[in-house]
Amino acid sequence: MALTLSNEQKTGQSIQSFDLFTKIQEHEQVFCNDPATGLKAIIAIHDTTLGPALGGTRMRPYDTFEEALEDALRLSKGMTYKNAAAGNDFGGGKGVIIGDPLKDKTPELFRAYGQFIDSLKGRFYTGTDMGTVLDDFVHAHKETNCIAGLPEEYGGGGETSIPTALGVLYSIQAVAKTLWGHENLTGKRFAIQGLGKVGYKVAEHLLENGADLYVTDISEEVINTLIEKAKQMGGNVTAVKGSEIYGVDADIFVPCAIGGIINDQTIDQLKVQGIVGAANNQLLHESHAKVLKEKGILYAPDYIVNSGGVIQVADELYGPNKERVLSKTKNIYRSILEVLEQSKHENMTTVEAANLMCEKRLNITKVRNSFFSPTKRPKWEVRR
Ligand SMILES: NC(=O)c1ccc[n+]([C@@H]2O[C@H](COP(=O)([O-])OP(=O)(O)OC[C@H]3O[C@@H](n4cnc5c(N)ncnc54)[C@H](O)[C@@H]3O)[C@@H](O)[C@H]2O)c1
Repeated sequence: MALTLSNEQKTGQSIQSFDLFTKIQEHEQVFCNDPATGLKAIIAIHDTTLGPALGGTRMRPYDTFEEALEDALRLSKGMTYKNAAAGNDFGGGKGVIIGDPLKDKTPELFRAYGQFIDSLKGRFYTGTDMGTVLDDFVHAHKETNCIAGLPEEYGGGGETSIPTALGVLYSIQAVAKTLWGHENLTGKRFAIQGLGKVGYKVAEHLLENGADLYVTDISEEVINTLIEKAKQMGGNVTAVKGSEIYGVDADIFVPCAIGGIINDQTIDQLKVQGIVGAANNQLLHESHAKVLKEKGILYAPDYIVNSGGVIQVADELYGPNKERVLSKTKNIYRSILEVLEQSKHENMTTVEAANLMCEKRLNITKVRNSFFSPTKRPKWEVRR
């Protein structure tokens, strides 16, 4: 395990206030840096059993170093599971830049970040996350090949919301098959929270499949656009105000906005039979998966449902090819079905079943790697 701390962090009070090495013991590598550009970044590499770590880089004005480290450790572990579930030959990692995305961004900062990534010699690949945009990584890409999810004009796969939305639809079909024995969504009622890049496309797919929608978003404009679209398609869309979406009398709740929305306050309001959406970290705590199971609500684990985006990003390794990405995204249907069956069969929550599926893949690879040389590592040199 390698750990590099800036001088400021070495002498800072914060680092002495908790046992740092206990905190990072599950991780292979955690780096910090503090060069002349003002860059303060942490790259957490959780597990590289399946291949180099792949995960986005988040930029936030964290209040403390501990908070930033906590985020990097938690999110990088999540990426190990997400990549494993997606069938990607990548491990889990996450980058965190401590700074205000509205004030602290400069091309030099992202070039320095690119050099920092390059110093890891292919152990970590990254792209956008909260607080970062594609253009930031165009700067970083000048210093390293280890950038994923670039715009199409730079050889990347472009907008990830297209495969992500399709993955949500396939997951909904898998949940429908489990609940009702068929995938026909005609006349079924869906409550969608968030009509952004992913949610709007999910709404379009559902309307094409004959479903009735209840929707909410902060933006009235996007709701009105969808209502107009539905009129042209002969579909039904009803607008719902804010948190009323939780209590809608629908068949499936589709969270596509923010995390933590399945919690003690909202669970009691839910009338749906299933929850399937794109939003990351939908459960406020993992224990809420148990509460949903007890209430008989089928929860499709978010990190599998929304893995279409990471499938596309990992696929860039082979050069952009939309058809190949869409064909890989179809596997999400099978993964969700497998997880739902395992959860029923073993009487465990769907989150436990999903984690087990991922750990099985990791263990199989670990055993294989102990006999043979590790899986051929992805190389993106072609893009230099
Ligand atoms: N874009 C992807 O490929 C991708 C991949 C994996 C996961 N996700 C996750 O899916 C979710 C949606 O992603 P996106 O790319 O569509 O984001 P987005 O920013 O384009 O859309 C989010 C939408 O939610 C709305 N919204 C925000 N807070 C809301 C609230 N409290 N109630 C109702 N609406 C609210 C916003 O107005 C916006 O229209 C996020 O949680 C994201 O992390 C996205």
